Amino acid sequence: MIPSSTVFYGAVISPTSLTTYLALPHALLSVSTAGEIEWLEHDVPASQLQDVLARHGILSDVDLVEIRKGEFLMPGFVDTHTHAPQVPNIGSGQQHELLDWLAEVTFPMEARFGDVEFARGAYLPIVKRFIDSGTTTCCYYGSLHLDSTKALADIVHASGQRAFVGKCNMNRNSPDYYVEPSAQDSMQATRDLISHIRALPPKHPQRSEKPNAADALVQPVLTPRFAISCTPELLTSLGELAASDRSLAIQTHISENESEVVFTKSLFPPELLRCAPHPIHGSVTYAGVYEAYGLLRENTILAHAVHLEPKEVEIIKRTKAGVSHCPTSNFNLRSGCAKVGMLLDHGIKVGLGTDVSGGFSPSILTAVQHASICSKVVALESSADSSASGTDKFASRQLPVATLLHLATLGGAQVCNLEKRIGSLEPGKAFDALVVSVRSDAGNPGIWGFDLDQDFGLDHVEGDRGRRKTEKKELEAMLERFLFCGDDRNIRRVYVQGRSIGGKEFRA
Ligand SMILES: O=c1[nH]c(=O)c2nc[nH]c2[nH]1
Ligand SMILES: [Zn+2]
Repeated sequence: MIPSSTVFYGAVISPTSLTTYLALPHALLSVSTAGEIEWLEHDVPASQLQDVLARHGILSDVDLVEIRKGEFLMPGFVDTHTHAPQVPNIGSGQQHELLDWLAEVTFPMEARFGDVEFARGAYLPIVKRFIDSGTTTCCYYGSLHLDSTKALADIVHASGQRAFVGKCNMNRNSPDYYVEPSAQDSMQATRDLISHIRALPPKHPQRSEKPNAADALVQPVLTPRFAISCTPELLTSLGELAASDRSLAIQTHISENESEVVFTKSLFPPELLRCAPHPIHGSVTYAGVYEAYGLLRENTILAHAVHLEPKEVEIIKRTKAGVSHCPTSNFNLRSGCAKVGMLLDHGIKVGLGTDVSGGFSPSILTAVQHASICSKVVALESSADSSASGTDKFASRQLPVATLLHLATLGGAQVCNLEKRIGSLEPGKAFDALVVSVRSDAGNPGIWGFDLDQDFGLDHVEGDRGRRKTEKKELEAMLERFLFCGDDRNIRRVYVQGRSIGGKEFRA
């Protein structure tokens, strides 16, 4: 735990909207012992440091952490969708599309997590790997096994990461060796996991005497694997459980692959959905299936959303569910390019997901890079489409750096319904942050090391104004380089709720 108020002095980057972010070369940021951001001063010259500290009542006893030149603080990454028991499969089976890949590659590996000792041994380095990649909040799918998923939750809790942990609900269309025997068994195990996770002790001083569910670092999440793997009876029970507790988050997959969409519609025909708990009349959509069972709301995370119909976009918008954009996986399993810009134009919350091992990297940095490329593919396709209107803000354009930063941090926080707690470095939020270094001593050759004055053509701008402008440009360039060429070597420290939990310099 950090001692009484820790104050960070140096460069800070923090998203403020989908198109803007703060780039502050000389910021001063204070973090309380409870791990909350107390205040943020935007521009403090070194000569005024002591005066500003004194104004905040800090006269001597302060732990001042200097963020050196070539480094910056930024909010931690939010991975809104990944599969912990698929990490051992990273990089295998890329020849398949979704449904074959599940059967041939994924279910056999997940089934091995039925052995709790195997799961414990595997999950420890897996969780560490996500943390060292800069992920401060992670939405984990476990396997279908109760005890192994409890072990995952315990390991995440012990590591200090903020997370949602769920066990898969799957009682049909799965192999005999990897399927739950009944809807009742699936629900019993789900309730057991929720109780287990909610009984985990708090890891830090509580903000109030009456902490709410969102204050817990590790939260349970209902995890119907996807509609195909759940019977109507199981979806009905999950919807009832969700209705009885609105704080329970929900995560699932939607419209990832064309064959998956066709299969889903065949399993949920109109006559079935007319009798569902929330009856749907008219034509069936994938999103309509989840809505019919009461599974779409402000804390629902929908992974992929590649092949959405216009009607589904309206359903997602109306229900305030969020979308986890998983571009690495969408490319790798040949699923397609999600129309992220179009979703943003509709005001839908979007974050990023690594979706390991459909995605072959546990790092949100890779997802950022592929989100950029995906948006360029969509932009290329829409410029070839003469019917495109061109009046949109995002839909037919490549995503700028500010938007990519937003998706990786604040957008992810919105998707998790945690935007009041995390996602940006603002007073009142938890200090979930990264110390990023693009210095040459970070050991990632080529990420930095050019002459800034020449590169930005600002050497002619004189005086204080010129210096400030240069420093801001330099910081913005550092961010872009980190997002596109950075990796774990550039992540010196990872903080969650003010506690250092990982990064290159971390020693347990
Ligand atoms: O990318 C995916 N990974 C999975 O494990 C999965 N299960 C259902 N649908 C899925 N999509
Ligand atoms: Zn997935």
